[in-house]
This record gives sequence, structure tokens and C-alpha cells, in this order.
Amino acid sequence: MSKPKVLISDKMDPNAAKIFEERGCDVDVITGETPEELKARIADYDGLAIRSSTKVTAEIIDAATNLKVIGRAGIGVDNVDIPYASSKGVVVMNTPFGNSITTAEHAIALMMALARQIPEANDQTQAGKWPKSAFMGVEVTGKTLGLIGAGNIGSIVASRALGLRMKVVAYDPFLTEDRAIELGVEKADLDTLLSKADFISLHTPLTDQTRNILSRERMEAAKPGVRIVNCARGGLVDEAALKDLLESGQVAGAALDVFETEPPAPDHPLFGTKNFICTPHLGASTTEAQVNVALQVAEQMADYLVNGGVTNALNMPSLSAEEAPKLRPYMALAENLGSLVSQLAHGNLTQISIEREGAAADLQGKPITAAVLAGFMRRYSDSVNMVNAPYMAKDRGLDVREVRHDREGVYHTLLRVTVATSQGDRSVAGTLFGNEAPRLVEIFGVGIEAELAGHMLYIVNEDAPGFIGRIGTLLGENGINIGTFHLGRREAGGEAVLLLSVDQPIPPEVERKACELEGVKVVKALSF
Ligand SMILES: NC(=O)C1=CN([C@@H]2O[C@H](COP(=O)(O)OP(=O)(O)OC[C@H]3O[C@@H](n4cnc5c(N)ncnc54)[C@H](O)[C@@H]3O)[C@@H](O)[C@H]2O)C=CC1
Ligand SMILES: O=C(O)CCC(=O)C(=O)O
Repeated sequence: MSKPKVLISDKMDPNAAKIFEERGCDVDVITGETPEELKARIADYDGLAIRSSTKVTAEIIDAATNLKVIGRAGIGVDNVDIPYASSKGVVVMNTPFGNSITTAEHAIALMMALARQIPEANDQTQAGKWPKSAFMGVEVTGKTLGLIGAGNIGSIVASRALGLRMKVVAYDPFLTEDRAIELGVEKADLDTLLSKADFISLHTPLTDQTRNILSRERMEAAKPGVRIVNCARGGLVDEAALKDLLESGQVAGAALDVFETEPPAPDHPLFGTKNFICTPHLGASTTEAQVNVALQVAEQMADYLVNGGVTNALNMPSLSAEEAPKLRPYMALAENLGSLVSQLAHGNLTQISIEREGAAADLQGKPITAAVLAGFMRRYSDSVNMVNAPYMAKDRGLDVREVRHDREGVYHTLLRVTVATSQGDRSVAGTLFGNEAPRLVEIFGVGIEAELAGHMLYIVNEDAPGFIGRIGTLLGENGINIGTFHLGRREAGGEAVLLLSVDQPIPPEVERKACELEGVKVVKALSF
């Protein structure tokens, strides 16, 4: 098997390339390309490792015909079209913790720089002046820091600010009272925060809810003389309003590490505004953080490409490298059961239920469900896989139910997939032999043991002597070789099920002739 190929398209610590190679991937480092150049190259790669410069648009993803994973060495993934990547079955991963401390430290550094006007004082001192009286700062001790967003980075900022003897008020709709107590912060609504904070630091992603969270009105309603730090994302603060409010003195200082458009135009209105300082998106730029995120992203991506392990994916359930080999035979079984039920059941299928019993009940359900859906949705699309199947199922309005049974039945482990049809529920079930070989054990209430693979023929007929000879003759006359032969029946003389594996696809003509054989009720050519 050829090695997976990875492209590193943004400047990244060299450890990333080393890790990819050590973990069995071929890697190219080609940075600074235009979108057109990247588009022309990307079809060669299974993995794309990026920071924030590469914009992974729908157009790039369309050109990336082999792409399986996009890895962001960092936190924010607003430079990746995740819904589109998901629809194309591409996993998107980030490294949610590798640069948090560094970014929190940058926020604190900017807060201190604002409090003591360090950049401006430095400029003037180095220009040969000694303007001691021009730079009267403020202490942070005893002041209130208002955090908008108290996730990974916000929490670290809180701990550092408490160390500086500040009071911390946090606004975050997902912050619980217990967590606020644990962090030592006061949980508040946004209006309260605005009324109390001497400094405000933003630590949310940019979403429809957070865009312009510091709007003109909110900054006007803030405590007069507030100082604002944004090390999260451009677009959280209204930049035009910020300029006006810095000029009026309502905002006593502002420090931006991030801008609505990056890089900002050289004549950005905030440049040169009194008490405004900025850095060029340096929040994550320390040696330590860059080594962390580069190592992490390379490890995560290589793990996925080589072993199927999934860590920190934004569009797929996590799967550790230890779990992946254990789950792999289940996923094969799950995908085949999903495919079987969708090939056999008729009509508009709007509900599917996936039951896990015995050993399977102790496993993670999400990857198994995703694999069932991938098999099931193949009736609608060839490009479906475990990543996009749940999204496609949702788009089609499929009602997906997961059931976990504590009981253990005849089999030590069992997966059952049931679809609701206009004739009632139709269900298929399978197990693993020796914990690794997937086997079908039941079709629509009839016990039958078979491996689901390649081309197969499913027949329901009356259980009567002579039928096996007739079907064997028909296939033989049409040059179709039978590989394996599996029989099951409800009761002697009742309905029997025959499942054959054959060495070539069954032509529609042969399927039709099989239908005409005496005693036959259903014939369906299958493929896996
Ligand atoms: N400047 C830089 O170089 C860097 C910037 N960042 C950015 O920092 C931001 C925060 O990162 P993390 O703390 O790791 O993310 P996180 O996901 O751990 O925390 C974000 C917090 O924002 C909260 N939140 C979401 N919507 C909110 C709303 N409407 N109002 C208030 N709070 C809301 C969430 O509940 C969550 O607790 C991200 O946008 C990330 O991209 C991260 C690293 C480096
Ligand atoms: O990679 C970088 O320098 C930017 C980091 C960042 O913004 C993030 O991780 O969200």
C-alpha cells in the first residue's frame, strides 16, 4: 500500500514534517502559494496541514479529490469551510489546547502594555525624548477584568489575572455556576460585565452570535475609560466605532491582535489613533506553542491516515489509536449491515435504528452509527463515507436511533440494523467471529450465517426439494461461478432464504430469470 501524502501549506515548526515521516507519511512543505497554485497541486494529497494563512475554500476542497483530512495547527478553523469539507467526507481537526497558554499570555501582555502605554513610551524614549510626565499609567491590582468567553484561553487569562490581584467577571452563556466558582470568577450577563469592567478581554470564536459583540452601543454603555483587548478573532469588535470611542476617551485604550480583515490595509483607520496598539495576529506565536501545535497536528493527522484514529475532529466522533483497531471490524460489519438493509428494503425509508448488544454495547456508538449510515446512504451517493454520512442522513430527514442493550443474547456481540418500511420493520443483524471476522447472522427474522462481500444473490423461495439444483443450473448456464452458499429458513416447508456469493456481478437478465424459477418469491442481486 502506498504511503499517505501530506502537504504542509503554511509555515509550521519543522517537527511536524519529521513526525509525518516517522509515522509513515510522505510529506511536502510548500508554503506561500496562491489559491490557484494550491488548487492545481492539492489533488495529489491525502492530508493538508495548515495554520491560518491557507484558506480551505469549497473550490480547494473540490480540487482535492484524494483529500481525507485537513489539520489546523491551532484553534480557530474559520479559514476552513467545514460544512463543505464534511459534505465531501473530509475530516477537519484542530489542536484545541496547544497554543492556549501562549495566547492567554499575549492577552495579559497587551493588557499590561495598555495599562502602562509601553509601546508609545518605548517609541518616544528611543526617539531621544524623555517624556516622563506624558505617560501616567494605571495599576491593574484591584481592577476588574471582564472576560467575554471563558473557555480554554479565557480560563487561563482568568487565572493569570487573579494572580495579578484583579477581580474577574466573566460572560459566557456556557459557563456554569460551578465552573465559575472553580475559576474564581463572577459569572455575569454582558450588561453587568460592561458596567463593571475596567479592562475587557475577548476570548470567543467569531460566530453569528459573537460578531460585533463589542458593538458601538455596547462600548458606549461600558464603564468610561475601559481598556479593550482582542486576541481572539477580528470581527468581535466594531473597528470603526472603536476608533471614534478611543478619540472621545470613552475607551481609554485598545489592543488588537486580530483584525476583521487580515492583514489590515496599510491605511486602516485605527492606525495612529491615540492609545491604540496592535500586533500582527501573534497570539499563538511562541516557540513553545508552535512546537506543541505542529507536533499535535502531525500526530493526529498521521494517526488518522495510517491507523484510522480520530482525535480533535470537528466533524467526526473521536476514536483513539487504541480503540480504532478494536472498532475496525465493527465498522466493516456496520457498513455492510447498513448497505444490506438499504439494498433489500423497499420504499421511502425514513427511520433507521442501530442496536448494540453484548460486547458491542460497551463500544462507542457514534463511529458505529456513522459506519451504518455510510453503508445505508450508498444507495443515494457513491461519495459517501463515515464523515459525511451523518450529515447526508440529516439532510434527507432520516430519523436515526441508537439503542444500547445491556443484555447478552446468543452471540457475545451483536449489531442489529432496522429500518421502518410501509410493510413494517425490516431488520438485519451481524456479529464478529473471533472478535474480528464480521458475519451476517440474520436477515428479516431468518437466521443465516454469511460473510457479506463482493457480489451476492439473495433469494427468498418456498422451502421445497429441487430448488437448489434449479438455481445452480441457471447460474451455471450463464457462466456465473458460485463462491459460497448459505441457507436459512423460518420453518421446514415455509419460507427459505438463500444467499450466494458469486464471482461476478449478476446481470439483470439472470436476476429476472431467477425470479421466474418455480417457488421463488424475491430475488435481489447485491454488492458490497
Ligand atoms: N490570536 C491568536 O493567535 C489566537 C486566537 N485564538 C482564538 O481564541 C478564541 C478562543 O479560543 P479558546 O478559548 O480555545 O476557545 P474555547 O472554545 O475553549 O472557548 C470559547 C468560549 O467562548 C464561549 N462563547 C461562545 N459563544 C459565546 C457568546 N456568544 N458569548 C460569550 N461567550 C461565548 C464558549 O462558551 C467558550 O467557552 C478562538 O476564536 C480562537 O480562534 C486561539 C488561539 C490563538
Ligand atoms: O497559527 C496562528 O498563528 C494563529 C493561531 C490562531 O489564531 C488560532 O489557533 O486560532
